[in-house]
Amino acid sequence: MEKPPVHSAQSVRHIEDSVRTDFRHAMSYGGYLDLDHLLNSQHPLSQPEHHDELLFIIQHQTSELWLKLVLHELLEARRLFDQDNLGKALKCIARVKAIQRTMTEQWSVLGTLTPREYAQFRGFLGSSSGFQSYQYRGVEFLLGNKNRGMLRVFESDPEAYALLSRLLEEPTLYDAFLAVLSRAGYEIPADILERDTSEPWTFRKDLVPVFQKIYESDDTQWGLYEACEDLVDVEDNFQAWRFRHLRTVQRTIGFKVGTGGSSGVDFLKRALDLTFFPELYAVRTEIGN
Ligand code: HEM
Ligand SMILES: N[C@@H](CC(=O)c1ccccc1NC=O)C(=O)O
Repeated sequence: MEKPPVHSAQSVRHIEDSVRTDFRHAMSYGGYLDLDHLLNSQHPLSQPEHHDELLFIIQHQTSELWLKLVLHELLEARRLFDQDNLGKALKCIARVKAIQRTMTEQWSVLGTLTPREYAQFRGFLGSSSGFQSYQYRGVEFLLGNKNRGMLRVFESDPEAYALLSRLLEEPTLYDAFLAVLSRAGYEIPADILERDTSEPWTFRKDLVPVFQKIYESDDTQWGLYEACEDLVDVEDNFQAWRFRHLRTVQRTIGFKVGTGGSSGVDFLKRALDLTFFPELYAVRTEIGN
């Protein structure tokens, strides 16, 4: 076949002769990514099908895919903390932070759904709700917002129940980090290191001086300081997502009760009072004193 001149101005790209086109016996893009499954997993329920339900489904499915990766990275970060491999753990956390930013920005896509459009297919969602996202709850557990009561929601889903029960019992990322500090010679009280990790974290005043030491020697303890700041970033990012969710919900359904049975906006507002690493915020009050 004749090749086009190198400096052609035409807007069709010549397909090189070497490009592979026969995938009967070779791995293809769609095969590797299992696109048959992925792209056939959107099942709008509205009758007649509402144009905007696909947006709603894809927004949730992409969020769940990102949450899968967040869990994967946070579990690896916790394992690396257990091995005192701070540098590699922070690399995982950097990835988590980037995903969180993407998830938060993604609200702008759903923001194009008008209240009227949503109302037109909301009834078809039945009692399903993001409240039942086990991966979201898993991330909350791993970061320290343990809540045994949440398990009940997953009683009819054995796999989700098993994952969440495990994450409820296991140490959080913060537990693992405090153990790193302890091994590095910082005075972490023994009852913290031996705490019942299925319980939610509660503020420990006696940890603040430990963090103050790290924050006031950020020139010599850069690695630990950076790790602390990364955890603060993760909490900030998480709260930013919660806030954008709340505001999207408010502008879409106002003060209607939620399909999951909660009061809606009011219930979501109370999640903004939750914190993962309270001592890392409290230490700020002490800086310079
Ligand atoms: C128009 C869009 C949305 C509306 C109106 C909405 C509404 C709500 C409401 C009212 C709740 C409270 C629980 C209930 O009673 O249902 C809730 C919880 C939740 N939603 Fe959404 N949501 C929307 C989009 C999303 C998206 C895209 C996600 C992404 C995965 C999501 C994830 C969650 C999660 C994780 C919770 C539990 C939050 C918590 O426990 O604090 N939502 N949502
Ligand atoms: N809770 C929402 C419904 C909702 O947003 C939703 C429904 C099914 C699957 C995921 C959802 N997303 C977040 O809650 C509502 O009350 O309108």
